[in-house]
Order: sequence, then C-alpha cells, then structure tokens
Amino acid sequence: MSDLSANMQKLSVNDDASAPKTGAYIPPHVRARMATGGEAPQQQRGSYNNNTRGSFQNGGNSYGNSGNSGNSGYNSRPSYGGNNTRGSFGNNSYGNNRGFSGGDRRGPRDNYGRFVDGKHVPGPVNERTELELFGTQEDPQFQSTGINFDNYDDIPVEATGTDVPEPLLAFTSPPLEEHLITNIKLARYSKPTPVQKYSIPIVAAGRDLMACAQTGSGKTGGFLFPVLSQSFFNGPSSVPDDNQHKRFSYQTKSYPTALVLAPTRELVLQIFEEAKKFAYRSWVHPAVVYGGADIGQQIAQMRRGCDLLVATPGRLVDLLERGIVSLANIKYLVLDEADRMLDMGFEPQIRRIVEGENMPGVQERQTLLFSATFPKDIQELARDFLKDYVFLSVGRVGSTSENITQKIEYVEDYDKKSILLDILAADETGLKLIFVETKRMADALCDFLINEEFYATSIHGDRTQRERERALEMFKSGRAPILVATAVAARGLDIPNVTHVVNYDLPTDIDDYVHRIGRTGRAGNTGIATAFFNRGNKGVARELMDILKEANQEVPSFLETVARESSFGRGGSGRGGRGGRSNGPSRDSRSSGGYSQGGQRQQSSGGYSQGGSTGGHKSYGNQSSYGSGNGGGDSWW
Ligand SMILES: Nc1ncnc2c1ncn2[C@@H]1O[C@H](COP(=O)(O)OP(=O)(O)OP(=O)(O)O)[C@@H](O)[C@H]1O
Repeated sequence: MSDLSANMQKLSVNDDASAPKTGAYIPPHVRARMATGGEAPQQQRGSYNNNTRGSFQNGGNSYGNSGNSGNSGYNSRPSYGGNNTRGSFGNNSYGNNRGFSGGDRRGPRDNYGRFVDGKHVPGPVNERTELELFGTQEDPQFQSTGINFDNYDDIPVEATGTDVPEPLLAFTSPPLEEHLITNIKLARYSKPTPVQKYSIPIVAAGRDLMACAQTGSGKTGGFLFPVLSQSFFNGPSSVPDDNQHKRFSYQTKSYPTALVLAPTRELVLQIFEEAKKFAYRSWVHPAVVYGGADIGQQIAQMRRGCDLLVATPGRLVDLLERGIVSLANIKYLVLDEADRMLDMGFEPQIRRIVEGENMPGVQERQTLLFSATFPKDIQELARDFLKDYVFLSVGRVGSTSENITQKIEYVEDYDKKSILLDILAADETGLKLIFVETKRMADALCDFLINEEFYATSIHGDRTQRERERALEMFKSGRAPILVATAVAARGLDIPNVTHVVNYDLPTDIDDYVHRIGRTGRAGNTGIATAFFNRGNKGVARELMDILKEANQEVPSFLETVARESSFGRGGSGRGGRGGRSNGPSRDSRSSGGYSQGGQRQQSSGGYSQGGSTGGHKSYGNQSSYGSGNGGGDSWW
C-alpha cells in the first residue's frame, strides 16, 4: 500500500453514520498542537515553510514557461484565486507553444504533408514541433503509462453487431497507415488499448461504431487513429465547385472531411492537441472551434482550410450559419462524450449539424459514438445517426477502473473543509482535483484554500474562457496543484499526475461520479478518489454501492445502511436512473441476448429496444444558447 493510502486510512474519520456531530472547524495544525499539547509539528507542507499568508511569492507573469517553476512561478494570491480575482490577469505571456488562444493555436505549420498521385507524402521533420507535440519521456506534463497498463488486456470486451471485424493486436500496417504508426511511436505508445484494438479494424472495414470504455483507457486514440489512418490512405476529397476552393490558401469556407463534436471547450482543445500529434507531417490540417474564444480568429482559421474539425456544437452552429464551414465533405463524424452533450441540452444543435445542414447522410458517412457511460437515450439517438453499427463495450458500461482506489468518507457538510485540509496536508505530491456542485462553491472553497496557504485555482462556467484555460494550465504545470472544479472539468480531461480526486460534493448523477473520478488512474496509472458522503447524498447511495462492488472496492457499512434506507419503499433498486441506465449486463439496446465475457463475440438479434425510459434527465442548462456559439448550458456549473 502506498504511503498515501496508509495516510488516508489513518485519516478515515469515521466508518459509520454515527459520525461526530461537532462541526466547529479546527485547522489540522492546531489539532496537531492540541494533540501533542505543545509545539506544532514541523510544517508538512514543505514548499510553504515559513510562509505567512502574505508571503506568497510574486514570481511575475511567468505563465509562459513550460516547466514547473516552483514557488517562484506563482503569482501573488490574487492572480490565481477564486471569485475576487477575476480581471486581475494582466499579462498575455501565458501562451506557450501548446498555446491557448482559440482558432489555429499556432498558425499554420510548415511541415504538412501532401497527397500526390494517390499517395500520402509526409512533410519534413521539424524537431521543434516534435518536441512541442510529443515532449520528452521525462516531462511530467506528458502522460506516460502506469504499472497497470497491461491489465487493460484482462478487461472483458463485448462487441456485438453483424460481422464484427477481428481486433488487431499491435500497431501494424495494415490496417494502419505507415505514417500514423510513425506518429504513434513518437507518442511512445507501444501497443493499442482494448478500445483501440477493436475500433481500428471496425472503422477500417467501413463500419459505424458505438464504443464504451472506462475512463482513461484511450478512447481518444480509439477514434483518432482509425479516422486519421483512413484519411491518410484515401487523401482529401475534392471540393464542390461553388467555392473557389484553393487548398492551403484563403478560401471562403472550409470543407472538413472529419468532424469531432464534444461537450466542453476544454475537451475539444484537448482532442485538438491529440489530433495535432497524430496528424503531424500529414496532409490532414486539424483545427478547433469553441465558444468563448474570439470568433474572428476562428473564421480566419476556417478560411485557411481545415480537414479535421474539433468543435463544440454551439460554436459550430454559429459558423455554419455564417457560411464559414461546409459539412458537404464529411466522411467521419465522431460524437465524443455523446451522453453529456445530450444532458447539456445540445441535442437541437447536434441534430441541426447532423441532419439540418449538408452533411452526407448516414449511409454515406461513418459515424462513431464514444463515452465511458451510455444511458439508454444515447443508444436511441444512435438509431438516427448510425447504420448497422458495432456496439463495443470494454468492461461493464459505466464501470470504474480498478486503477482508482475509491474511498467514501462519512462527512457532514460542516466538517467538509476540515477533512479536506487533512487530506491535502497528508500528501503534497501530485495534483489534486476537488469537485463541488456549484460555481459559487468553487469560488468560495478556492478562496478558503488560498487563505489556508494552499496553491489552489478554480474552473467553472462563470469564469471567462481565458481564466478557465489559465487555471487549467496552472494546474497542469503544477504551479497551482489544487484545482477546485465544477462538472465542467468532469469529462474527458486528461491531466497527467492527478493523484487524487475529491468529491467534496457528490453529484446527483452516478455517471457524473464515474467521469469525475476518472480524472485519476489513467493510462494504467493508479490514483485515489475520495468522496464526502452524508445523508444528503442518499439518492446516489445504492448506485454508488454498486459501482464500488463492481470495481472490487471496500463498501463502508454506513453506505450500505443509507442505501438500504433509501431504497426501502422505492420499489426498486440499482442503476436505473438517468434515462434508464441499464440494469442488466448487456447494454447493446439492439441485442436481445446475454452478455459475452472475455472477448467472446455475440451477434445481435437486430431490432432496437424501445424500452428505455428517457425520463429523469437532469437538465444542465440553458438551451437558449442555441446558435449563440457559446456552447451549451453551463448555467450552474
Ligand atoms: N495505446 C496507448 N498507449 C499508451 N498510452 C495511451 C494509449 N492510448 C492512450 N494513451 C494515453 O492514455 C491516456 C488516456 O487516454 P484518453 O484521454 O484517450 O482516455 P479516455 O478513454 O478518452 O478517457 P475519458 O473517458 O476520461 O475521456 C492519455 O494520456 C493517452 O495519451
């Protein structure tokens, strides 16, 4: 057991619902002094030794460097803090080469490849670009695989549908295009994860795909690899004559061949960064568009041309309305975190994009849906968007990775701050991500932590896009190793070295819990997820218990008690919430058969199940953002 785990066990304040009811907050160092009856022990937070609150270093505006500059890199408190700090970022030098300013974030690269006489001709090697994109093995800002990476191979895979292609075992050509393999090697990926093993031949065979795999198990590569590989093989599509389209020069609109839609701005940025890696030196020009960023820059970027477009639905609708993007050439449509996009009220925008514009119909394009959770309603959306698709699930749909040690602590609301400080003080290594339910709480908790001399920052829907990106960059670089976040950071974000996720407030939806804790324990690395639970969370008690059991985690007795109480009289149990989360192990809504374990294939009987309720949806937001380009409703987070 790691030191951290041992420390956490000691910290376990109570094992049952008979938790101490005294709520007066006593900071840990005072508690320690009380316990020893004298001098406080040595400061545990080594890096803050002798710090009084006023002594935070003002290291100037050093956002631009890429290393972890330690204390000297921090700004004085107001520059990374919570609600009272907005507007205080005066310096524009934070944009490093992995920059954050929207549109084409670095301008056109000079090393694109070409497609000549039916052949892909990669562009020249550019060592600087290579270093920016792929980093070095030692750079902690680049995720490397952990000790449990090989264990992914033991997760049972279910692939249903007609004539499911055989999975591949290694990154080989065929089916992958040679140049893509070169880029995969640069990314130091030695073998495909299970979702990639299946998705690559499925897409290569021209099939549609609905894929569900645990958080952190490589779904991004699961769609980027096959889409890029096929694109590298097939070359660009010719462009309709209605536009004096000139590749690589100014044009009135862009005609991407691949479109990736994802729910949050941060997630589309991240997918774009991954796309840049794997499209390096190829003919494919990736681009990203999302709300909250300068639309003028994005329009200019679209006019410079783009082949693979990563977008949030709201901003894409805006660009479509302005006639800046045409979907006439789309061959590949990817919906990442598809269920979240529906939750956020993006369905009208998605339907507008997929059905209301000039995108080729379902028979003419390939469509891929990816997520770690798949409530039934998304499977129903698949009826309209997918054709004869393969349903792929790696592990049980909605299950959590065993790489994450889950701890549930009974903590009354009034004790949460105190326990959080204990957790943060117990281990200074790695990055800590703390989830709260509301934007207000995110600001308040962030300010509290800063007052307690922790380097914290926050991310939520009320911060400007610039502040959100800066907060994320501070967190990633370790300059603010604590990030207080609302659900806006729950999905998809891949931040290396997040060692601990704390659900300070548990979400009301268990799928959200699954995604939140999935910010740790990624790519075979291990991590800890602690949740503060009290009777106010009884609505998720049963589902939480199921999740813990499934992942072979300890189930505290208070959770069983509360789960029993809350399900009593409800006439049902289990994970049936949120639009009819599937109770049985088989999740392919077309399938009438059972569950196939261990990679066994099972053919679907065909015919869609209409049985799932779509009721009970949490509405995250503001559907009125339709067409505003600012992304779907993040009204409370
Ligand atoms: N074949 C591979 N070999 C090594 N590392 C990989 C491989 N595929 C992906 N990774 C790494 O694993 C990490 C997680 O991948 P990714 O972000 O695609 O996960 P995900 O399944 O999309 O997670 P989430 O459900 O949270 O969105 C990334 O840092 C990625 O670089």
